[in-house]
Amino acid sequence: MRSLISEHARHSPARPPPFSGGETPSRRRIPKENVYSGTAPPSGDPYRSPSSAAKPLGDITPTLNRALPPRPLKRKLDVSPAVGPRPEAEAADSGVQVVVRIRPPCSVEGEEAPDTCLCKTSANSVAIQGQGFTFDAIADAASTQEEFFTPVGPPLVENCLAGLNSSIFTYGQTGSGKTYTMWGPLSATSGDSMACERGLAPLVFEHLFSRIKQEQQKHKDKELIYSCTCAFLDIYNEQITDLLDPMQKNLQIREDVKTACVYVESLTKESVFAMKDVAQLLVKGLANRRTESTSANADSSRSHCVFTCVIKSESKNLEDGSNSIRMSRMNLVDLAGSERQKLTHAAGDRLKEAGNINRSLSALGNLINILAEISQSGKQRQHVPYRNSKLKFLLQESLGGNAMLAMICTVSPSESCKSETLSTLRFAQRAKAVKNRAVVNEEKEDDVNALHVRMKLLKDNIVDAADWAEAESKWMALADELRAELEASKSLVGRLRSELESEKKCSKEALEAAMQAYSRILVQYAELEEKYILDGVEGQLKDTSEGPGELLVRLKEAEEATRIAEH
Ligand SMILES: Nc1ncnc2c1ncn2[C@@H]1O[C@H](COP(=O)(O)OP(=O)(O)OP(=O)(O)O)[C@@H](O)[C@H]1O
Repeated sequence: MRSLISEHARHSPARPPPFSGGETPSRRRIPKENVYSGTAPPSGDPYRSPSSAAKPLGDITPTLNRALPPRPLKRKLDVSPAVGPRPEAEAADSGVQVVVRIRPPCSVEGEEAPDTCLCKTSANSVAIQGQGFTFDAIADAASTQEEFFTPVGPPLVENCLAGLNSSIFTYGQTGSGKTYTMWGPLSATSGDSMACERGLAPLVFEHLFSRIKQEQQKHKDKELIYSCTCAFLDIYNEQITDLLDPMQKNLQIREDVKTACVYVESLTKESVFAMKDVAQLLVKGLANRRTESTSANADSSRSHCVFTCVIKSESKNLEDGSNSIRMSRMNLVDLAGSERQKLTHAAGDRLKEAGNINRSLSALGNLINILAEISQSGKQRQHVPYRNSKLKFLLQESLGGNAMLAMICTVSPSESCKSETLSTLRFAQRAKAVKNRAVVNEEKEDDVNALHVRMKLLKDNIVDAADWAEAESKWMALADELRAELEASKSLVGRLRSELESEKKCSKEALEAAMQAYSRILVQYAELEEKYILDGVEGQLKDTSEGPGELLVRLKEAEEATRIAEH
């Protein structure tokens, strides 16, 4: 039996890095390294997980705790390195791990003398109506919370510390034990009593803080810094409520366009440093979750509820003093239970709730079918429907994306729940076929520096572009002005040219007239010359009352007019 998310964890220890704010890495975040490999990391790796940390998921019954051999890696996934090639990066086998937990018979179903429909046939298989199902593990009705945690919780913690996003979902019919498995009774979480009944969540965080402490002690020289930030919400009738601040209702899911990270706007985020901080958040949030008494469960959860913890760590590289940052998101998702409305006799608000619950579970089932088909055929579908339900949209990273996923399917052994149990097992079977694409979310300082340099270049380009844009607009304005001036000049030139033309015409006519007059005068003058004998031309002509004197004056005038016209 392979551990839950565990091949990776067994070989890739917790590795801490710094926090840089808000959201977890998205599925499009560039993977720096994928820790899974069929071989162990080089010996002496200070981050190597203790071998005890991530045990294979074995038979959960107290008597048989056998480890099964690792599942073969069936398919390598595409991992493209962020900055520069990383030949050592290998894809993680991120198949969904499925564990079925059989709830003990309970009085609601009148099961004191249980008439069971379900039979555990081996550590990882069950049979119902002669039909067999095989999963990663089967926890029977005798398994305690601690026994259930041991194979499921530590691998989850190790993977988160190693920088892999990891999610656990509980799925099953109403009253089958999802809430019990995920949180346990509230009194157990608050530490009042029944510590042995604490569910996965408190046990996981107890383990997380103990592992963080261990790692920090073990790698003091690396100056490991961890930070954990939690949020808690529920989805009720397709509306998101902040369970840590229930006045915040109908919150919206947003997608960061740069990182493709999906987040809930205005959701309260609390830093946690120890188990007691988490316990407070769990108690507060669970008290705010909507529960109602139904015929199937006296304390039935009427909403899907999601507890998220972002774990970031920073460590120093002793050789070159550079830092590396790892970041992962842990989602603990307790789904509302499916119910047959005919059997539960739901009415009024309960009926509306049940309708919404069933609709969103059926949308989840359809998504799982599509993802299973993609994983099995290896063919990508053009459209995977994430946005038609809040649950799917919010948890898309966990469903077919960059996250390790474990699905805990709870079932009732009761004969009266046979058809729901069968339907849960079928869902579990399809979920088992889904492959996610988990990669370690890690950034090394070199990479960060390189990114800073790139960012600066881009910024400079943007500034240049902005300058250019400004200059361009100035140029455009200037060009417009010049164009207008040019137009004005053109029309002026046109006007002047036409004026010139007409003036020229006038001048030409005047010249011609003057020339004609001049020629005429010349002729007349020549005739006069012949008529009179001139002796001292000027005096003679002046003395003449009419004739040459007069003509001479006119001749001079004509000469002057000709000169002007020629110019
Ligand atoms: N493994 C278990 N051991 C002991 N008691 C259990 C176990 N599983 C469930 N129960 C009990 O069964 C009852 C129903 O369980 P629970 O509320 O967890 O069901 P659920 O699947 O969350 O239901 P719903 O979907 O209606 O919220 C509770 O009283 C719970 O304590």
